[in-house]
Amino acid sequence: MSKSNLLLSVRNVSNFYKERSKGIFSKGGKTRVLDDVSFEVCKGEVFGIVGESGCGKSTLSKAILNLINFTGEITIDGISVRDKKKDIRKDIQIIFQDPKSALNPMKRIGWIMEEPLRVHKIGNDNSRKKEVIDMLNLVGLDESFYNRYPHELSGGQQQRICIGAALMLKPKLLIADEAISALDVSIAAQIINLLNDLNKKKGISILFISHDLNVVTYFCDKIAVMNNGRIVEINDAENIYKNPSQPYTKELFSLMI
Ligand SMILES: Nc1ncnc2c1ncn2[C@@H]1O[C@H](COP(=O)(O)OP(=O)(O)OP(=O)(O)O)[C@@H](O)[C@H]1O
Repeated sequence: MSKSNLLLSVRNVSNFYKERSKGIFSKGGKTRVLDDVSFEVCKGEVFGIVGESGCGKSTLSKAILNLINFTGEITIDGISVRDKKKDIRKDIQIIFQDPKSALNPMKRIGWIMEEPLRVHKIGNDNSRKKEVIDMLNLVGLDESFYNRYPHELSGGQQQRICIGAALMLKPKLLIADEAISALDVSIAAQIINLLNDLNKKKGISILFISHDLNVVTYFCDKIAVMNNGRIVEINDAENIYKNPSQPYTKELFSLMI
């Protein structure tokens, strides 16, 4: 991969958490959650991370957002995520499994989506409103949603709002952490189509984290398979589907049928 095409680089990343001590005379040990994880995501790519519950997927996304301590190095567009001088927090945005709990129930949708712009002092009241309405259209909702409250929306509409709010600051990378797991199958398919459109038409790079190998092989260009905090296999979606090289990947595929 040429340097100019490289967006996210994760190199030799490990993370530990301290076990609770079992008594006043015993020290708690350390448990490894991420074990020497390395991979790269290109600009414009949809990169999937797949693995069973507890394998370390969410811990990995927290490390990329620099929310936890880790060893190794993570860069976005060549800049370390630990670099406090560069305003890189807005370059990586995340959407989660449960859109409802991500939206402030006391605020209207317009207020919620304008918030990132206000925090970063971008534009004025009028320009912010216009940007939000454009974003509502981009995520497949109309202007009428601007004045609604989150509880007045369906789960799928709430997830569209979360995606729109995450994109307000034009991030370089969108992390979707189990973003469709809580949705009905048909609504989940609509959200995948929306993410696919955003990637194909707007070039938004996506790190798609899921336990569902079926969805990941359908949607992603490249896939990393995780097991027990390690990446056991990385390949193009098509190759991994047709010819998984690791026993663990084969096992995951066999569970899909
Ligand atoms: N600070 C912590 N204290 C105790 N256990 C932790 C801590 N951080 C992570 N773990 C453990 O590390 C493992 C990985 O957690 P993580 O949330 O990254 O998994 P995951 O693959 O995202 O799972 P899921 O899909 O169920 O969310 C789990 O077994 C979790 O209980």
